[in-house]
Amino acid sequence: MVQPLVQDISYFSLSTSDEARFQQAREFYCGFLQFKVIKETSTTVWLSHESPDATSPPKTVRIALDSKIKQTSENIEILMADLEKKLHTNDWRSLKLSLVFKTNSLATIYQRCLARQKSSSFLFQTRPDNVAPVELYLLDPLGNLIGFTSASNTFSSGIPQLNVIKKEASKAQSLITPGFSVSHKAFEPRNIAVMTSGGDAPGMNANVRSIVRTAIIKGCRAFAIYEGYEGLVRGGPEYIREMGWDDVRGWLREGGTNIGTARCKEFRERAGRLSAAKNLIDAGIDALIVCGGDGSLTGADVFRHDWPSLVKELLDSGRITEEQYAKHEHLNICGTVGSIDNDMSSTDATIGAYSSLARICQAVDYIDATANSHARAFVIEVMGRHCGWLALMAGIATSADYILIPEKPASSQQWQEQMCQIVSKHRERGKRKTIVLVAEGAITNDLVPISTKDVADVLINKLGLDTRITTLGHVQRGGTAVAYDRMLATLQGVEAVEAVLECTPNTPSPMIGIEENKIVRRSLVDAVKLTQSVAEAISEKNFKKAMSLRDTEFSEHLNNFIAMNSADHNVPTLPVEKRLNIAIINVGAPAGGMNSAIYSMATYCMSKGHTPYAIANGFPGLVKHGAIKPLDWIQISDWNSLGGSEIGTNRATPSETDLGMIAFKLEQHGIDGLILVGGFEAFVSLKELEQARNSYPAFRIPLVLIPATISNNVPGTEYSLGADTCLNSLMEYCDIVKQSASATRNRVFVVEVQGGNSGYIATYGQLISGASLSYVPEEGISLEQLEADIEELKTSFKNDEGKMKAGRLFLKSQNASNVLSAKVIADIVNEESNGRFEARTAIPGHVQQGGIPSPIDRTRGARLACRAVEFIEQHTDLLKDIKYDEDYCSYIAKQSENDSESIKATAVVVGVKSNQIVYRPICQLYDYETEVKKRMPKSVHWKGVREVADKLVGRSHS
Ligand SMILES: Nc1ncnc2c1ncn2[C@@H]1O[C@H](COP(=O)(O)OP(=O)(O)OP(=O)(O)O)[C@@H](O)[C@H]1O
Ligand SMILES: O=P(O)(O)OC[C@H]1O[C@](O)(CO)[C@@H](O)[C@@H]1O
Ligand SMILES: [Mg+2]
Repeated sequence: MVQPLVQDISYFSLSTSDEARFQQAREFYCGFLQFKVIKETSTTVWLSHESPDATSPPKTVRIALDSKIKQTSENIEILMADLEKKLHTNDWRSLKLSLVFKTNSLATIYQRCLARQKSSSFLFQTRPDNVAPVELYLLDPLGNLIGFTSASNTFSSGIPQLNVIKKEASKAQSLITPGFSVSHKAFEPRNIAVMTSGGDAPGMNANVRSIVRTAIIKGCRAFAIYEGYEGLVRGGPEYIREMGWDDVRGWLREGGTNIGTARCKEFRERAGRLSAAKNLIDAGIDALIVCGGDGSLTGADVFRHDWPSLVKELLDSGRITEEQYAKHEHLNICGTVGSIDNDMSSTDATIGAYSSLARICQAVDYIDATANSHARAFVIEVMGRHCGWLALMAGIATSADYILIPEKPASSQQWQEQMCQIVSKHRERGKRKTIVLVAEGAITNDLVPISTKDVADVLINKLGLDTRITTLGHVQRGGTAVAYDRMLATLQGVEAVEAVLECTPNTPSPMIGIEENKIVRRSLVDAVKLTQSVAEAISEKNFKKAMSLRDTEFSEHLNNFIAMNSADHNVPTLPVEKRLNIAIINVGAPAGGMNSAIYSMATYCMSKGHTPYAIANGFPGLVKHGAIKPLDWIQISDWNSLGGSEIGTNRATPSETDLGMIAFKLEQHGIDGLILVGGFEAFVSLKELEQARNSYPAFRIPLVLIPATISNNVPGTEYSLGADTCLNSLMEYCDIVKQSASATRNRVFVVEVQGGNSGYIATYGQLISGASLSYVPEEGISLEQLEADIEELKTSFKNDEGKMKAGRLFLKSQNASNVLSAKVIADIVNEESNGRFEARTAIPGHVQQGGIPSPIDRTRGARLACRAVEFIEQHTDLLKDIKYDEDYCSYIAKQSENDSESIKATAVVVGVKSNQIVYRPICQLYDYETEVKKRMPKSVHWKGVREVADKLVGRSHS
């Protein structure tokens, strides 16, 4: 037995037989104190402790390695001084201890100790003044007691038997944190591997980062398989590597995939998959997460299907042992969908698709300028393989003149005629430029590919246009991921790890997807089948079926595009008696996507035969200047790519302006429906207009609010236009600031974030920039938390020793605290740092409103605007039945309680809720779901994201 450093210290040891268990342990108890691994990097493990019970805590605890280890190990260090200081200066109840082991994992500490001591024990020492009898427990990541050993010492002797463990465990249970259970279930170790496969996609790195860190947080070991299936087929330590916390530091903002990807022929063959299975088993991997496109996930599904026969073959040929066979009989596999093509069924978006869309829109916006200057036509080829999603969404976002996609093929003659007709009409109306987007998979209805040259030839020969071809190529796949992809990749990574941990041999393999705004688990087998059936339907020329198999959002976008594209020159689709006068107004601060909503509303109206009116400069504009007039097609034709509000916006609500005058103006122009686009002021305006229906019949028209505010605080929706543009601006700003902080080393920036009383932007800003924390109005800033955060900052800078290129960011919502401004926080940090590091402030201010709106805001603006028009069409007649008396509100409330389908509410917020587009009555929202004074919904959907954002940067709460 190794002699303890100090003679009067009690000590405990683990025997070698416990090594496997110890490797999995992420929590341990010493004298009934609970320590948790809160963060792990390749060089450091952070353990934290909170006193579980104020009545029986030991007063002090000291954990040390023995002198031999201390002297010989250059990497092992325990911050004893820090620990002691805290123990003596803090109240137990709020005490949080941090022990820092400078090594890459607990398991490594253990192994090193064994190697150095040439002994079979690992020593923890505690001071004898602990009041509780000192024992050491190891718990697995799920909280099960998996091991306990002690060598002879003052309090116990011999290796305790299981019954002792059980006894101590139940004793421990009564003392430890409520809700933390100690059971005796068999522990199932998890070594989780992640790989990226197929074409790289922006956001893959964020996905890997999230998977690696979540696995570590959950107490698992994380591995990366380099070079996709190629690495799996080749195997060995070169391709299958354990990943630590710091190995994925800074990956959020990096494009491509840092663990490599490949298109691997061998994996398509059984022999390749057999090697892959052997390599996985040899590396001890028991769960595999594949981030890739439809091909990669098809491969994953084939692998899952073949697995039982593969392992059997390996066993029969003696390539694996019985023990390995028993352990790896089932393959635990999960897919996260990473591909720019967005061609996988069962998910609305694949990781990378929106980044690629952003690249495409940016390129088309640039080309617009030169096309306009020369009055030229441009034929632009975009990627997407056999899927037209990128071309379609880019078509909507840039208001392209024509698109060719595989899902809606026509005969060669039809598409040529249709394109020429539309393009020449656009030219007749005064448009100087022509943009045609061609999906690389575009085909005729005879499955003959349509090339950009074919298209250009038609424009030149039939219309005589000066035409150029641009193939965007791999530019579309490069660069950093947009905010949405970072968010999607991160949240899906967390979900994937949770899914594999919850999987049993009988659970179908999951694929992680997103529906509208909700991360969902779907069956991998079904998703693959559905995806394959799209390709089959296309090859059978059954295009209707192919379209029906794409998600519903796809066909909705396509129908909208077709309608908007034929605006103002095709014969309107509605009979004269059904045509309406529909007005649109911006209320509140500008937000990205407002102009797209107007463009889309107007063109959609025109295609139907309605007359779209714009009210300029909000309600005051209407009242003071009578600023309401029909929208003109050529005037709005390039509004999609413009930020701000082209028609002008104003914060004043109707009651602050002049209700009577507003009613008069609407009546004067015979307005049949009004669309408000804006944030909380627009929400209040909607309520005021509805309430005023009793007095003013002019407001007895359908009223729809499209939420648009960077704060994303409109009740009734999880998403407001402008929030995505804002997040992207903030993200770019944070990336730059973080880069500066990293280069300077030892620097933290306190970034002040907008958002009113909503912490949405700050929270998602933290998630996508990897900021150390975010302070939000919903939580405020307690001095205790600030102190804890500064302590963590000190520790992390100390451990970095200037080596890591880690810039630190604190994000502070402007309204999180009036007293603790960004400047004050920075000053406190500077004061506390004792010159070891420094803090600066960075205030992006109105830059956060963004310049050019993001494609998400443009396309969502389009979708919500079309939905708003449809709502007005469907509800004009309903208004006749409604009695405008005082009970109107309870009438609506009753209606919606009883039967949401037949709600007769005609003043609504159109928004995204969970996984669908919903129309929520203002009356109900305002009265029951809003904290009006705070200008906030009573509950927010993104609370859970705060925890994820904190966890993934290793932040703990005081
Ligand atoms: N049917 C299959 N059986 C086994 N492996 C497959 C199968 N289909 C694809 N794979 C594997 O997945 C890899 C990637 O597939 P693919 O090249 O189609 O890219 P992807 O994952 O669809 O991504 P992207 O389309 O975004 O480039 C292939 O190179 C192959 O190794
Ligand atoms: O980069 P590669 O191997 O040439 O593949 C290009 C293909 O990959 C993708 O970028 C992603 O699947 C497709 O859009 C494109 O057809
Ligand atoms: Mg693919």
